[in-house]
Formats: sequence, C-alpha cells, structure tokens
Amino acid sequence: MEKFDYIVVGGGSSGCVMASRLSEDPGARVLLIESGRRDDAAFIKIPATFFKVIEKGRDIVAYVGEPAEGVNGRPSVVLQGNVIGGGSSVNAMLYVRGQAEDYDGWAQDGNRGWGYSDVLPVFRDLETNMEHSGEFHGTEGELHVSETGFHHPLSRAFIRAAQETGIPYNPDFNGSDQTGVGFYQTTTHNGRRWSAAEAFLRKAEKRKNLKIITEARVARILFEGTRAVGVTLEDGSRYGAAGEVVLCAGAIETPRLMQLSGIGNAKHLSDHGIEVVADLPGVGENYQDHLETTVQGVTKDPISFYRQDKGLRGALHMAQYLATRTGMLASNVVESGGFIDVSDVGLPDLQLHVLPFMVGWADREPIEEHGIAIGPCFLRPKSRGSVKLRSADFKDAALFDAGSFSHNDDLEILVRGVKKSIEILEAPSLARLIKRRALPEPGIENSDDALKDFVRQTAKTVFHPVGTAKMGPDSDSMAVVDTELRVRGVQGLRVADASIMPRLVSGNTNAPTMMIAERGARFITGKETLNC
Ligand SMILES: Cc1cc2nc3c(=O)[nH]c(=O)nc-3n(C[C@H](O)[C@H](O)[C@H](O)COP(=O)(O)OP(=O)(O)OC[C@H]3O[C@@H](n4cnc5c(N)ncnc54)[C@H](O)[C@@H]3O)c2cc1C
Repeated sequence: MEKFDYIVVGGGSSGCVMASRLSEDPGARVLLIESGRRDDAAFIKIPATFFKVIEKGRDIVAYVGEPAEGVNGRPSVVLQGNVIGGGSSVNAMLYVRGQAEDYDGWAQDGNRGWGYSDVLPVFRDLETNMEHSGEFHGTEGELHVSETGFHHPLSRAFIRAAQETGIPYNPDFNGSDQTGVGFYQTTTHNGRRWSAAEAFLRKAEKRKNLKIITEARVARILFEGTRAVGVTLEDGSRYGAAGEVVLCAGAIETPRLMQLSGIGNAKHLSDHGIEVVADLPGVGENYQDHLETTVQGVTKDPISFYRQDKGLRGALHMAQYLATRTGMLASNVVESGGFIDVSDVGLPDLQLHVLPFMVGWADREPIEEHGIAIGPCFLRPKSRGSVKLRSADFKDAALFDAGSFSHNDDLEILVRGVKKSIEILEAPSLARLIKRRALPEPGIENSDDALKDFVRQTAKTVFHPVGTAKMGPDSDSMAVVDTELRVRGVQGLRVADASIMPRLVSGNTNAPTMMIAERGARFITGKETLNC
C-alpha cells in the first residue's frame, strides 16, 4: 500500500486549496484523489460557456432528491462539479463572502475563532482583487477576483431599474455593507475562469511531493480502531495516510463517505449493517441550500443572450474572444444582482441573480424568446434536509432529502422576492425594454396563494448545499467537527469543505468554502491553533 502523510479526498474548491497548502512543505507527501477528470475542457475556461459545461454533463453530477411536498412533489436536482476544481470549475464565478453577521453568528453558537474578525483576514490573504483594495480586500493572494470585461445592456438596465424602486447602488458586495444592487465580483482573470484549480493547484501540481489521481473515487475511509489510516478506492486499491485524511468531497459526498465508513448515527449505520466507528448523529443532518424562483420578461428587441451561441453569430463571438478575450464570451452571464431586506429584518435576506436571457430548468423548458430573468433567492433558510444512506453499497446513490420549504418562512421570503422582482421589471429603465412579462403569469401577484404555488412549482437550487458535517462546540450533540475541523470521536480525520458550515452564509458559497479549506490547512500544519 502506497503511503502518504496526507490524503485529500476530492479535488474541488476546498480540495485544491488543501492539497496546495499541505504540499508547501516539501517533506510532506500529499495525495489528492478526485473522482472527475482533469479540468482541461475549453468550455470550463471561457466564462460564458459554463452553461455548456452543465448542458454537456461530463464534468458534473446531478443528485436527485426525494420528491418533496414543499415543491409540489418535485424532486430537487442538485448539480455539483465532478472535475478538478469541483464547483469552482463549473460555477457561475460569483465571488461573494456573505455578511459579517453570518460568521459572528457561527461564533455566537460556540464556534470560537470563526467570527468575522477571524475570517476576514483569511479572505484577504487568499485574494487578489483587481478593482478593490483596503480594509476588505486583498491584493496579493492566489485567487484573482475581478469584474468581468463585459456588461450586458440588460444587466445595466436591471441595476438602474432596481435603483428606481429605491434599492441603493452598491459597488462592492464584499465591503462594509452588502445591501444594494450592482455588478458581481467574479473569480475570473484576464477574461478567463479563475477556479480553485487555476489559483492553487497549477503551481502545486509541479511539486514532487504532491500526487494527484483523477477519475478515481474513494469508496471508504480505512480505520485502525478509531484512527483513520487511509482510504480504499472503488476499484479496491488502497492508500495509506500516516498523518491525516482530509475530506473535501462536498456537502453530499462527504457525509455519505463518512457514513459508509462507520461514522454517523449509530442506529442508521446498524440498520444498514455497517460497523460503527463513531456514533455522530449529526452526520448527514442539517442540510441547507439556497432556493430561487424566477421572474422573466420578454424584450421588445432581440438584444439578450438568447441564441448568441448559434451559427455565424456564435462563431463571431468565439473569434472575438479568442483574439482579444473580450466580448460576450468574457461574461459570467450572471453579471448583476443584489442583496435586499424584503422582510424588514435589518439585513438583506434576499439575493437577486439576474441573467440577460430567459433560463429554464430540469423540469421547465426555457421560453424561446429574447428576455431577462431575475432570480430572487432566499439567503438564510430555516428549512433543513438530510443526506442518508440508501444501502451500504457505495454504488447506490445517497437517500437525499433537500427539505425544500419545510419551513414556511422560506416560502414567504420568496413570495416577497417575486413581488419585488416584478416591481423592478416594471420600473422605467426595464419597462422601456420589455414587451410583456412571461413569468409569473400577469395578474397572479394579486393573490398570495397563487404566488406561493408559483414559487413551489418553479423554485430550484442555486447549488449551494452545506451543513451536513457541521462544526460546533462540545455542548452541541449534533456537531460533527470541532472548531479546528477535526471529526469528533476519531483521530486523523478532518472535514474542510462546505459540509462544515453550521449555517448557510448569506451569499454564494465558493469563496467561504475556500476560506474554510485555507483555515483547515493552517490548523493541520500548525500555522494556526484555536486550542480547542
Ligand atoms: C452549477 C453551479 C453553480 C454555482 N455557482 C456559484 C457561484 O457563482 N458562486 C459561488 O460562490 N458558488 C457557486 N456555486 C457553489 C460553489 O461552487 C460550491 O459551494 C463549492 O464549489 C463547494 O466546494 P467544495 O469543495 O465543498 O465541493 P466541490 O467543489 O463540489 O468539490 C468536491 C469534489 O470532490 C469530488 N468527489 C466527490 N466524491 C468523491 C469521492 N468519493 N472520491 C473522490 N472525489 C470525490 C467531486 O468530484 C468534486 O470535485 C455553484 C455550484 C454549482 C454546482
């Protein structure tokens, strides 16, 4: 059995950061195992073609949840990256950290050392921001953050229209106040996607002490007693870890791997004939995700992204992009949006993702016309779901319940979000471009019941699953990892991905997940300690 000091399971957003940091010490032998292929596909690199990556499906996995009452019996379909870079190679590239209050809330729940003042320096250390500098932004990190070089006229019109409804313009959602509308900062650099792989792995993969295996799935963590000592792959091959195994497989696969390996709710594991290594009832529980619905308007003129990838027009966009890295293909598509407080709670509780075309979903064909889509998305869900085992067989998909709208407040926020989005669509700067509203059907905003039904029928994830191996203090019986991300009840095992978030942050999850991995690596290498 080949032996390493550290084995990192999953080469996604967190795994790239982790493998890069652990291999900085030339004396440490590090193995990174990724189930997907390398991130060589051209569509991964070009910002606007991330839709093609999703359409083609080669570099993503779709997790299909149980049909849920909250979404009119529809199953949740949650896409996740299955490629080097993981989510950061297939996502919409929005760089958003969330609110200071998110992290202060984690700390108030007993996670000492995870307040905003603790995590802000880490965000800054990782970042090179092309526009912003000062208290909130870094200028020397590996992660390039910039505004894309292309802003669609519909994105600009949205920003003006939203201001006409009273929402302020905000040039920096990662600054002192998240409130407002504007252009998103993105993980792009010189017109290309800047994934965690580009930022952290490209340099590290040249090191002799880092071995990367792709297209290989970890099936189980190996234990000697309660110490993690390695992993077994699907094909039966084994690798040893003299130091630690670090789980970075994402919020669906990480808890599944833990359960398959004997870490989880003892009763659930025993029901599937799995020998219990550690009884941790929190594994796979506390699943949270962001859901959004959609408000769409058909434009008078053929100005949107609709069919811009086809025929001669598509070829011209590609030629411009290849020659100059500019034009529509340099756009991350979800260029604009914002954060608003629709429930008068004193902080934004709703995010808007705006697309300069009318998008469909797994169970909803796109409207075949030019238009704009405004996606209201709740920020701090109260609903909870779970990831459990269907069987002890690794090949069986997880029994996954997204818990969509299991708490009514989440539904109410989206109803308010739809009303606000309609108001924006009807404000002068957009109204002059819009021929008719396509979704929701005009008139239904007069009935809250009809709006609720519309939300249940159209709500979809924005692919931010977290929380299934949550961090928490000793007093929390559902905590899976301690504040240095060590799995409770065992030795030599940590989780350093999106699973550890106790509560979902108020925004997109890629930047927070990389921050978590960076801290995890600092704890492992002893660069930082919380003495927990
Ligand atoms: C389509 C999409 C759009 C998104 N848009 C945005 C956005 O614009 N901005 C933003 O901030 N966030 C966005 N996100 C979310 C963000 O990308 C994720 O929160 C983040 O990537 C999670 O990082 P992670 O390391 O926890 O998991 P991942 O990045 O998913 O990494 C997990 C990795 O582990 C691998 N893996 C899983 N199981 C195994 C196994 N058994 N053996 C070996 N390898 C395994 C997977 O293939 C994957 O590469 C988006 C996500 C998606 C899918």
